[in-house]
Amino acid sequence: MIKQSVQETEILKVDNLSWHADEREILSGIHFCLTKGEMLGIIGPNGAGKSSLLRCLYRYIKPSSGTITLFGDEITTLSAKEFAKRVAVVLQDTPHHFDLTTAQLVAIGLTPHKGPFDITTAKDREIITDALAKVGLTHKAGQTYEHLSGGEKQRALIARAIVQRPKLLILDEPTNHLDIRYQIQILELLRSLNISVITSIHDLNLASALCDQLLLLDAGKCISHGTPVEVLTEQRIGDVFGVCCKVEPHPQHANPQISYFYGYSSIREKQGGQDDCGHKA
Ligand SMILES: Nc1ncnc2c1ncn2[C@@H]1O[C@H](COP(=O)(O)OP(=O)(O)OP(=O)(O)O)[C@@H](O)[C@H]1O
Repeated sequence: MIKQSVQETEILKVDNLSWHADEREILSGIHFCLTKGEMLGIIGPNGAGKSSLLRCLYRYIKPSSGTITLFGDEITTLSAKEFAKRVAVVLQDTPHHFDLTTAQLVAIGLTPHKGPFDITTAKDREIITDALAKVGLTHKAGQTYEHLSGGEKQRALIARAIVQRPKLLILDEPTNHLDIRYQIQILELLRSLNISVITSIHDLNLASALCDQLLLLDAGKCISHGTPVEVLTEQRIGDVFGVCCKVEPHPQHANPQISYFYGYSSIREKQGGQDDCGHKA
């Protein structure tokens, strides 16, 4: 049972989270909160710790210290079924599902809501059909999941997560295999679900356009956390990613729009990242 008093305000609270592997500190001192319907983007360079942070959140790895509270409950205290009712996860690398059709794969999302002897009802089929339509895969419902393209598989996994009806959706690089139309469509769909979403994302412009909050990681530490306007400054992007860029308000939504400059990354490296790339002159 979800604690009512907490439900109205805070979905997730991460407090002083750290994780060590092979005696190396991969994540340290991470704090953040997420409220209902908010979308948090985890950004940062390769190896920054984005996937590791998500793995802690969906209980794949156990933090070395700190707490993760979901609707007021420490996540380790929840049964697998209760956790699955609250949290759905969409990962880049998923196990093979050789014999399943796309619709059967999506139907797996119903599992936390079913008893061992429950049968699939007309209402269940409606939920599955609706989720397939939302991700643009109605025409692939009967096709073998393994025969879908990379982007179609990704959308099928998102449909499975929608069917699971979670309170919190965690995604690791959901736009990786998608063409630009589906990148935008899927992120807009995630926003429209009115659930809290945490997603790692490499494309800073997409993150800026669609996330309420961004958490910028570098070497396992939170470098900045706040709105896209607060986090995505030229100086910070230059320092963390080692690139030169210009940040301007996007003509439609006014959040930061980043234009990258080419031929400066080696200059930054030689100068210890201290130059301003010369593009302002
Ligand atoms: N199980 C593990 N054992 C040891 N080191 C690990 C383990 N998992 C991750 N790491 C290390 O932790 C660091 C962060 O990895 P992680 O995959 O979280 O980064 P990331 O930000 O998601 O990177 P990318 O953008 O490249 O996907 C890397 O240096 C990685 O090698």
